[in-house]
Amino acid sequence: MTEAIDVDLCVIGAGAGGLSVAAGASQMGASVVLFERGAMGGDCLNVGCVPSKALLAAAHAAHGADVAGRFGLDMTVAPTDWRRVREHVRGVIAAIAPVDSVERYEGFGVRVIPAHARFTGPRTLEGGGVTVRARFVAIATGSTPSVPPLPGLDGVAYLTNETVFDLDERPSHLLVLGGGAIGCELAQAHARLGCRVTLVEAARLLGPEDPEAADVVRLSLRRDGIDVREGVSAVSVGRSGDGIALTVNGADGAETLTGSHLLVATGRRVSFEGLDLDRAGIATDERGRLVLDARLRTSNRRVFAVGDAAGGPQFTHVAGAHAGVVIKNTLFRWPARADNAGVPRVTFTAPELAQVGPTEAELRSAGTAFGVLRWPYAENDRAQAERSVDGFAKVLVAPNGRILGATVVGDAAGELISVWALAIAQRLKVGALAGLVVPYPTRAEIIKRVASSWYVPKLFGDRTRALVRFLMRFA
Ligand SMILES: Cc1cc2nc3c(=O)[nH]c(=O)nc-3n(C[C@H](O)[C@H](O)[C@H](O)COP(=O)(O)OP(=O)(O)OC[C@H]3O[C@@H](n4cnc5c(N)ncnc54)[C@H](O)[C@@H]3O)c2cc1C
Ligand SMILES: NC(=O)c1ccc[n+]([C@@H]2O[C@H](COP(=O)([O-])OP(=O)(O)OC[C@H]3O[C@@H](n4cnc5c(N)ncnc54)[C@H](O)[C@@H]3O)[C@@H](O)[C@H]2O)c1
Repeated sequence: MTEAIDVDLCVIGAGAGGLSVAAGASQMGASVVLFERGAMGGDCLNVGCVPSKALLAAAHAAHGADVAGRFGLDMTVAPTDWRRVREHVRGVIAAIAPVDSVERYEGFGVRVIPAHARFTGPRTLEGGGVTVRARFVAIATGSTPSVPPLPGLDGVAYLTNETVFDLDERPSHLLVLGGGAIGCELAQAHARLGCRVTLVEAARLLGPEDPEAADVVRLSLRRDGIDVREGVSAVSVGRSGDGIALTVNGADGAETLTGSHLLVATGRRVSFEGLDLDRAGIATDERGRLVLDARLRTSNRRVFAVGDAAGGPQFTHVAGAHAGVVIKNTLFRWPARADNAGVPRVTFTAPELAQVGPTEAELRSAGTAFGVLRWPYAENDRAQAERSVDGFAKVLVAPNGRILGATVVGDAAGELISVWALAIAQRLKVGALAGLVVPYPTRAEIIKRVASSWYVPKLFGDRTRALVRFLMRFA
């Protein structure tokens, strides 16, 4: 016999989005049921952000030995013991997992049901032998790798982010299909850990990013020995001995690349298969995405969507922000709206590439009036001391001084970008950042220096010089 329960909120999916909704709502007094058919923590913890950043940390440590000569040191790293690196990655996941665990959520009073959920009516769901009637529902079912329909692909054991972190052995030659965030991060991680890597990108590396910033990342990937092929499309896949043959087509014609492994990193898609959305009267568009309003409500006003399932930017911090919108709308009847305008993003290559607000190209194509402020890492003393001077900050400023957007590429760009995110969210003008006193020597000085450059033409111009000369007469 199925158990039937009534709750305030039913959450489908225990990834970054679903967990944030469940944790917030339950601690604020709502009764919450959380369905998860796989691992608690979803993609970010298990097969996404966390393992990729852990692998990159190992890769950057190995790279440290490669560049030790810059510091007058000689260091060598023994060939990578892949299983030990894999254990490191698993160890990082295990260290974070308790935060996302069933036990912790049960501690909040959440009923966690380890099963696939599906709608049976506008406000009812079932899964794991439990029927749930909920006042509100949050769909937080995430996304999965979007694998292109390449002839021959199904005949080979290709990798995605769901399998690449589980390899027993170091790939001798990794072919990476796709030069977005996943492709670039994982290409560099593997290259720095001693794999030969070829990266194939149909368009341009990190396409939506500022091209000048992407150039800095491209150069770094090439310095790491990655064979970066852009403007090259995959045509078919086949076997080649023990390995994989990837046939590509570009300006120079067709070519077959062979490698030991193939990682497919060509984007992610949302799918609501098996959720029976029609039973709840939830509409999707022609591409199968949920039709949502600004409050993240589906066409069934009691059902919301958060995170990747919402069909917008795919980031853990966006999923977290969505959770806040849903909690306000459901628990407090506060018509909060999701706003992606000031959401920062970071690609965690070395150097990191971070963006908040529109890029220079986006502002130009929108016809917005703006000026560009720049500051190179090479003029930052900390970057010089650490011999890591590749990169720059570029800040886009309205004629009245308001900060519209910022691009940073370089070490710790992901840390620096939050200051500009705050500036944009609070509609600050450059003066607010130019006036900051920041500790020396830190990369944060770049924030102050680039903002101060707004005033340079005025401050060090003829009028100021004339004024100072005049005032000095009376001093
Ligand atoms: C390799 C990689 C690296 C990434 N790195 C970063 C990064 O550095 N920074 C960043 O911000 N973002 C990163 N992302 C993106 C980030 O992982 C996602 O945006 C984030 O995980 C989305 O969270 P979510 O809760 O929407 O979905 P998910 O984490 O995918 O969680 C959805 C959950 O729902 C469950 N589910 C689905 N359907 C049902 C059902 N019917 N019943 C029950 N359960 C169901 C799934 O099992 C899953 O656990 C990365 C992604 C990848 C793939
Ligand atoms: N640091 C981070 O925050 C981070 C890291 C990884 C992933 N993510 C999230 O995950 C999402 C998915 O990442 P992704 O890198 O898979 O997707 P993506 O959409 O960013 O990049 C996919 C790339 O693959 C290329 N491509 C598609 N089909 C191809 C083909 N047949 N041949 C060659 N190239 C092809 C595209 O031109 C594109 O550049 C990202 O949008 C991002 O939101 C975030």
